Amino acid sequence: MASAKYFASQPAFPNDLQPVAQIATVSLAKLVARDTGEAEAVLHACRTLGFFLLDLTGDPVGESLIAEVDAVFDVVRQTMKLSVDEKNKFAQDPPRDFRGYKAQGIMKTETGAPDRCEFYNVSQDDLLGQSSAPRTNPDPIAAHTQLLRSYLEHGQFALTHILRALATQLELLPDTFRDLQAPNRASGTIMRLIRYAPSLTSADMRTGLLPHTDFGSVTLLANVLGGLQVLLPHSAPEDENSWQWVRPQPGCLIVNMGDAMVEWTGGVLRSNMHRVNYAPGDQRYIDRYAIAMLVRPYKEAPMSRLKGGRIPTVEDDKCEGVEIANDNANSVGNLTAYEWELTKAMSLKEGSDCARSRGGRQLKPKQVAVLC
Ligand SMILES: O=C(O)CCC(=O)C(=O)O
Ligand SMILES: [Fe+2]
Repeated sequence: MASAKYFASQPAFPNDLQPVAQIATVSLAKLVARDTGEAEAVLHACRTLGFFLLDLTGDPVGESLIAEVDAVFDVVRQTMKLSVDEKNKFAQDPPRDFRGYKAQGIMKTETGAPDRCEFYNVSQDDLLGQSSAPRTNPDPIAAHTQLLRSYLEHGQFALTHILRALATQLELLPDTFRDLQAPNRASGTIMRLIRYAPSLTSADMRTGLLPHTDFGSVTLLANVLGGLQVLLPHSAPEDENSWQWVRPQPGCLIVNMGDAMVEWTGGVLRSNMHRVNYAPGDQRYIDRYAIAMLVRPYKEAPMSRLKGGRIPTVEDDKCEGVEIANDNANSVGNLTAYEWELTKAMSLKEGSDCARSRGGRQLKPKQVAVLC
């Protein structure tokens, strides 16, 4: 997340806003030091809400990332200030190509109304120079390629430590999740630079980005203004009282699990529904910017459930009476990550694949065989 100085330059998140989500804070420095308690906290957060705050302070790479968040927010601002005609020259072309610009209003919200955000997707493969057909980007992005690459690499460093903590806690080989999303392999991983229109009148106070789960593996999100809301587990999205505001914190990223982590773990990890509402209090009168690093598996990665460790088996599903979509014999388990993402992305665009949070089931106890 951005620096404390950047936060101080923006209108404050209201202190009396309700309800605010209870979100665990995990320290990157402690994860790097392989602190077991911190690894347990990551697993707990990723099973219960599927969201946590990652405190970047006190770790040298984390500290660089904090400064880079401030700088990338400037790049987002410069990019979105370009004329509509200029931005549309770089329009994305889904499903052929998800890189590039999406204008405000193209996606639909839960009511069928047009969305209130514009964004620009920059691909990891392009930034790392490993695309066969790299995309041309508008000047503000092209001029800051080195900054964006560095941000991505530092984000991947943080992710490595999150993924290792999760794999170790689940008694899998430490690199299990890392290997499924190795940055040097072609993937749909993107940095999404987002601007939400201000809510100047009461007519503007509707959803900016529709309720959804992220269909990749993990998202690292930088916000300064509020507006992000998570759905309280075991609640219906139609119940407005179940949407809880996330309070961004200086020096912290917001991390959430995506659907791929649910598939691989047979429903142990949780991908929780979230949406972006208008920014609260006086924050609603200004542009809201966000940087979402949406990490996705490498293109040919299997979507089938992992075997071993504390990952429940199909027999466990039957024992527990749990219905899990991915039993490796059905359509999801047979897809590659890329095929799966294409289906998900198109239904998200139509506003039709945002039905529910997934995952968060009971964990097998550590190193104890479960008989039933
Ligand atoms: O803008 C935000 O705070 C959230 C963005 C988001 O959820 C996404 O891009 O998937
Ligand atoms: Fe999201």
